[in-house]
Parts: sequence; structure tokens; C-alpha cells
Amino acid sequence: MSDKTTSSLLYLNGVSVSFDGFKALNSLSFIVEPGELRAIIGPNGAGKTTMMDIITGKTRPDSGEVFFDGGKIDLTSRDEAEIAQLGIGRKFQKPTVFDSHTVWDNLELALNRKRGVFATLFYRLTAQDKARIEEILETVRLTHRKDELAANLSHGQKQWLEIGMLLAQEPKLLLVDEPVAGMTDAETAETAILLKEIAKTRSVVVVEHDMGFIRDLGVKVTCLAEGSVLAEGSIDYVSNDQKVIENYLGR
Ligand SMILES: Nc1ncnc2c1ncn2[C@@H]1O[C@H](COP(=O)(O)OP(=O)(O)OP(=O)(O)O)[C@@H](O)[C@H]1O
Repeated sequence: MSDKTTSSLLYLNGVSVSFDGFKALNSLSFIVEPGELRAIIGPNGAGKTTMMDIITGKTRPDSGEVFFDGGKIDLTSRDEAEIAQLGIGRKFQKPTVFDSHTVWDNLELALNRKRGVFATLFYRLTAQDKARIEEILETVRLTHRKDELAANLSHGQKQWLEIGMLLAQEPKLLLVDEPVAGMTDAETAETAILLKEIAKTRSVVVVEHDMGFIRDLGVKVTCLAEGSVLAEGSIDYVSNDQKVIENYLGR
């Protein structure tokens, strides 16, 4: 096991997967450090979603290694539920909050989900739980809307609420798929600040097409194309890379 395997939170090495002979991932290698916020860009069909599917156990790789938590856990041997329990949270593109519940209740439900159904039946919120919900409300900019039904939130606020619900489960790694699609400019700018705050206490991998947002994040960017890494580095480095311009930005 290399030093990189044991120091990184997430370690993908030479991961390949084919669907009906088409290589969706082609020897993809990718590392996320503890406490890192990483942005992923790339054209449609580059393999971004497939990469998330591999990390969360939805798809099994044909070959390659996928380790979590300093090389301690081989994710290829775990199923989706186990991987969620191990501390990998995933935010899909569309918000999936409970519209008929308040913002607070959505967060309370998410906090309880961590405990399992049986424990929840007999559970009352402790002062510590309440403090945690209040903290999450602050983080996701929804304190002033805590008693509002989720149905009445703006699209952006629903996205933030769902991020909050994931935070309630205390993931070590949060995977976020196109969070700012459909958001207003103000919400987009706020989401960049919010994700940077979240990444102070855990690692975050965010997939986005919005280059203004990626620039606002100001973090290391990985550009995928045809199932592997095309370029990796600062936004200025990646956006000036000739291969990235040809395959993605210049399209
Ligand atoms: N379950 C599947 N069965 C067959 N083909 C698939 C499957 N999942 C993904 N693919 C194919 O693999 C390739 C990579 O898809 P993927 O969704 O990972 O790309 P992406 O980078 O997330 O694209 P987008 O930006 O459009 O979301 C695509 O050509 C897609 O059609």
C-alpha cells in the first residue's frame, strides 16, 4: 500500500468500468485528502456520475482500487448502505426534501435516520441534538426559515436544506452533484461560500458545469474526459490547458 493510499481520505487507482463495451471510466485515478474541497468538471458523458456511482457502491468497477479513510476500507467490497454508514454522503442534482414537513422537521428526520428506525421510535431530541440542528440551520442559511414548510422554500434553499440533511448524518466525505443548476446568481455565490465552510470539517467533492461558481470556490479542479483525468490543478491552470479547451471549454 503506497503512502498516498494511507494518507488520503479517498483513493481511486486505475478504475475502469464498461457498459456494453463502452468504457465509462478508463483507468481513472483520483485522490481526495482529508478536509479537501475538490471541484470536478468535464463534458457530458465524461464519467463524473459514474465515478460517484463507484464511490457510493452503486456501480462495481471492472478493475482498479477504491479505498476510503486512509486505505482502511476497500469500498469495492461494500454495498451502498454500508458505504453510507461509513460516512459517505451523496447529494443528487434534484433536491429530495420532504415538502410537507418544516425545515426543522426535515433536519430532525435526517438526524434520526442516522440512529435507525427502532431507536427513533423511542427517541426524544436531546439538548445536544437541538444544538446540532441549530448549527446546521446556520450553516445552510435557513435559521430564519426553520418553521417554514420545505415546499415554500426557493429552489436554492431546498438544495441547501438537503445539504443540511446530509450534514446531520456527519459524513466524512460529501459528494455533491451540480448543486447550483437552476439557482439564482446570489444563491450560486452563497453556495460557494457555504461549501467552503462545510469543507472545514469534512471533505467535499463537487461536480459542476458553472465555471463562475468553480472559480469562486478557488480550489483544485479535476477535469475528466472519456473516463479519465484530463487535467488537474488550479482553475487557471486547468482552464488554460489545451486539452481541456478542446474537449470541454471550447465546445
Ligand atoms: N448504467 C449505465 N448503462 C449504460 N451506459 C451508462 C450507464 N451509466 C453511464 N453510462 C454511460 O457512460 C458514460 C459516462 O456517463 P456519466 O453519466 O458518468 O457522465 P457524466 O460525466 O456524469 O455526464 P453529465 O455531465 O452528462 O452528467 C455515458 O456515455 C453514459 O451514457
